[in-house]
Amino acid sequence: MESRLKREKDADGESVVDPTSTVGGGVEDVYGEDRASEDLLVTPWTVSVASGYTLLRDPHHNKGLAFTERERDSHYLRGLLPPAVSTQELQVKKLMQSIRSYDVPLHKYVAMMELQERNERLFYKLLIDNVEELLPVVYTPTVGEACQKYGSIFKRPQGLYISLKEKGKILEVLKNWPERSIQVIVVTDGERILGLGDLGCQGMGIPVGKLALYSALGGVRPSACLPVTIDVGTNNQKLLDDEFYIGLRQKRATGKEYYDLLEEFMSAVKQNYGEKVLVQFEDFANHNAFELLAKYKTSHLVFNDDIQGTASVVLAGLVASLKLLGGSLADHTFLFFGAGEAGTGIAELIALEISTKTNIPLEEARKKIWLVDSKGLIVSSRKESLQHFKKPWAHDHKPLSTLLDAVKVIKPSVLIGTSGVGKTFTKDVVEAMAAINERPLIMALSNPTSQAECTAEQAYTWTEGRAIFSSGSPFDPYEYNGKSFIPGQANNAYIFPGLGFGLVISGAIRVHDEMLLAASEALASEVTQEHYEKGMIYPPLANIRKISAHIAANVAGKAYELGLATRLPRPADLVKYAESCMYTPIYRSYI
Ligand SMILES: O=C([O-])CC(=O)C(=O)O
Ligand SMILES: [Mg+2]
Repeated sequence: MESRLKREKDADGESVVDPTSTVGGGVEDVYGEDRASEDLLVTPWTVSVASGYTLLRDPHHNKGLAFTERERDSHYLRGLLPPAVSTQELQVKKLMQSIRSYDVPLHKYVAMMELQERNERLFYKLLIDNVEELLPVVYTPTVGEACQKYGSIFKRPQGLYISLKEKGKILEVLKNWPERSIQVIVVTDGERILGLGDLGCQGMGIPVGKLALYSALGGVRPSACLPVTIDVGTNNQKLLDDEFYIGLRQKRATGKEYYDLLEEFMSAVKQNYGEKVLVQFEDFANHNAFELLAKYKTSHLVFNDDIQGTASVVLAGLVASLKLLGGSLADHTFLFFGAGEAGTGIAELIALEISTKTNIPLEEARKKIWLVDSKGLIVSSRKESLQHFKKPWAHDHKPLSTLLDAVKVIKPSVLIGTSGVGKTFTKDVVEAMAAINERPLIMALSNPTSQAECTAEQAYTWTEGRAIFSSGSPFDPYEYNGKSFIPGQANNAYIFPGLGFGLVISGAIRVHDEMLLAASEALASEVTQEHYEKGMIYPPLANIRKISAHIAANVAGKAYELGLATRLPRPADLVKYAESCMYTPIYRSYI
């Protein structure tokens, strides 16, 4: 048996091998090349690969039928596999055929999750090579349904569960996770999963899905990703009454009890992984999301995807749309339906961009932006009863109680839905937009598809094909009057993988708003003339890895400029550097 294995590109970091697993052979060393980020470059590294039966059951190293004859000999695999030897490409072809044979999206999702647990590299190869087809399977909209049914579809838990039971022991719990070198954590408390509300502990599907995208779209090594769900209970009575519910069976803890647990988690994370680990807050309810971000953004490397990631992707679409609409951002009027994390986050980033580009004071720039919440247009006469994050948007105006009234009176050129409530861009509303604007820009951002404010078909037909339409969840191209319209997917999936990767490769220690602007700019610059001609304001997702490398480079560049990067010296060509650091799922040779 050979004990030294070939040096490889795209090394995958340490892997913990069960020392008792001696079935069919021993444990071997694999040597790898330079690893992605600075902290991983410090020491030469080795990975251990088990042999025989254990190797086939290790998802990080299993290759299934793609083990070569020589590998089968040297790794005690003879007889454990059928005789045929496959290539990774043939495996991809076979699995895509099998996934396409399922009619029910959730069955496709389960097939993908089972593949991830069986053969990680094949899972990522499939996802990367078929990103437009498989994103709706592992991500919105299907991941929403998967979370709703999480308890019954999972045989093996994924990610790390930290509940109130672990209070006082969170550091120990982190040490139970098999990987030690973590670069990105996505954490939720499950209280606002997409637009589906409180799904408690079953929200775990979201951090798992987001991190799969970190590796497939952004290039962060899978073993450096940690999905976390904080379980402080749920206020979803249906779940509490369900005998199979997998989470804590109690109402949500709030106030000090909640914030103490989050504080313990955040300090344990820093203590265990250092200050360069990125924590992405995901799908927290409004009442905690803003406060957690404000509390930790000055002491930890954190961002909130729903506030900041969504803002960055929408801003990119708006900047790109100016090529179709003309004028500058400051020439437009923006109306939001929904004044939570996404609505106010996007609004603030638009105002910041206008103010940065034109020297208009931020306060003035905000006046171009109006928000409607469940009580109607947010106006200054309502100021006292407003939550703090809505206050900057309370302009002087008479109260208007409906969205339709607001559209007719405010006359926006851009209408953005971030309410989490489906079907709220009614025919009247969309027609009112079309009456005011030659090319109304309509974004129906709420997820999953069931919560979209309107469909692509509605946006195009109700505006007689004049709308520029984007949505949070994907819609198919739509044919209207013999013309094909391609809706954009204004989803933070365009941004967070590249943003996070840029932070990781520069060794950034804080997230700054200017990095979000840099990410937006990079994304908007990927929209070409050819896309504009098709009415597109986002580039195709098929090119997302190249796009992510550009976003990462722009974000890293900003981190260096702001003195927030610790990976020194700064690489001369950041795009090349980002590309060279990206995880690729090509099989490694074990000979
Ligand atoms: O997960 C998505 O598709 C986008 C997102 O962050 C949300 O809707 O909360
Ligand atoms: Mg989210």
